[in-house]
Amino acid sequence: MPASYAYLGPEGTFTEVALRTLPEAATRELVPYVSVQSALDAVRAGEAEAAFVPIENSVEGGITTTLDELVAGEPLTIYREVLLSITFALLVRPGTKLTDIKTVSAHPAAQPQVRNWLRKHLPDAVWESAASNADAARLVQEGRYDAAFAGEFAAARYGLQALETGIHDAENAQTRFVLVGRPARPAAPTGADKTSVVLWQRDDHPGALRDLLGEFATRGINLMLLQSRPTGAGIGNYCFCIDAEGHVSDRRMAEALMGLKRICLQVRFLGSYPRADITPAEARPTPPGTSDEEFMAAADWVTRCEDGRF
Ligand SMILES: O=C(O)C(=O)Cc1ccccc1
Repeated sequence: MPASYAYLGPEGTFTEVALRTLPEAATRELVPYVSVQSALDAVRAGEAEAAFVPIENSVEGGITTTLDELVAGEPLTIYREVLLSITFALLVRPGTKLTDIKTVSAHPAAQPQVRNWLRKHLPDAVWESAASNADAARLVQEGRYDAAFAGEFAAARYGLQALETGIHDAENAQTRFVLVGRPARPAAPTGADKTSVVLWQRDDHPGALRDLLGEFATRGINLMLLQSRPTGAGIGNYCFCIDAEGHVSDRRMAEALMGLKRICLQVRFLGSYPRADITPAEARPTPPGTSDEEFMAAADWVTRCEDGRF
């Protein structure tokens, strides 16, 4: 198994900064790829042990390229997640003034995070999407665009200057990144875990989504992300990406997944992994009636009923 992690590059992305916070990254070769797709394909092809990519931000929600890759194609599993607070710097070639800027570039997920700043300071600048924020910085260095929104740390790497720093429309904007690998046994539960799944409903009927969500609700499972993605089969056809609190080895989660498996057309398990937002000590208490012990005692009781020992 190659000891390398692929990540959304080039060097100097927020993705790289987030990846370096994982202790296991210190023992791996970190290899930049030009896109989320190519980083994930490197894992599928066996070129990399895992890939590290952005998946969600607190301003705009899911990063659709990543979600769509996990929804379709050869199955992959989320091993870990990292949260990173994001503020942008406006990077320019040395000497550029604000009034010189006609084109600005960044990853599409950056745009909703700097929209108001742009409207106020550069209302006439043309937005050009780049494969990542660091790629935008590289394109500014090459002279293709006048300015890039990227991490301030990317300036030195690309010979640029930060004309402005601390740019963010929303306070405390965070981006969530995931380490994704080939399907493998999930890490043991920590007491503060998350389970990600994709659900395809069997048929269209009133309350279809409520039926899916009910499998979690009746077992006391809190949801952390619900994002619909088009299946590609026409207007109105969606699958649902869901993050739920808990681990597949928790009885209530296992039972919820069994319920979904029975009523859905398809369920794709994307992994159970430790939550980055809280520690196990901060995890919400298990709602009454949904602990492993209570599920097991109930199963025991049914067995005794079947045996006539109630
Ligand atoms: O990692 C990067 O630099 C990216 O381009 C992805 C991204 C986009 C917006 C905010 C954080 C990360």
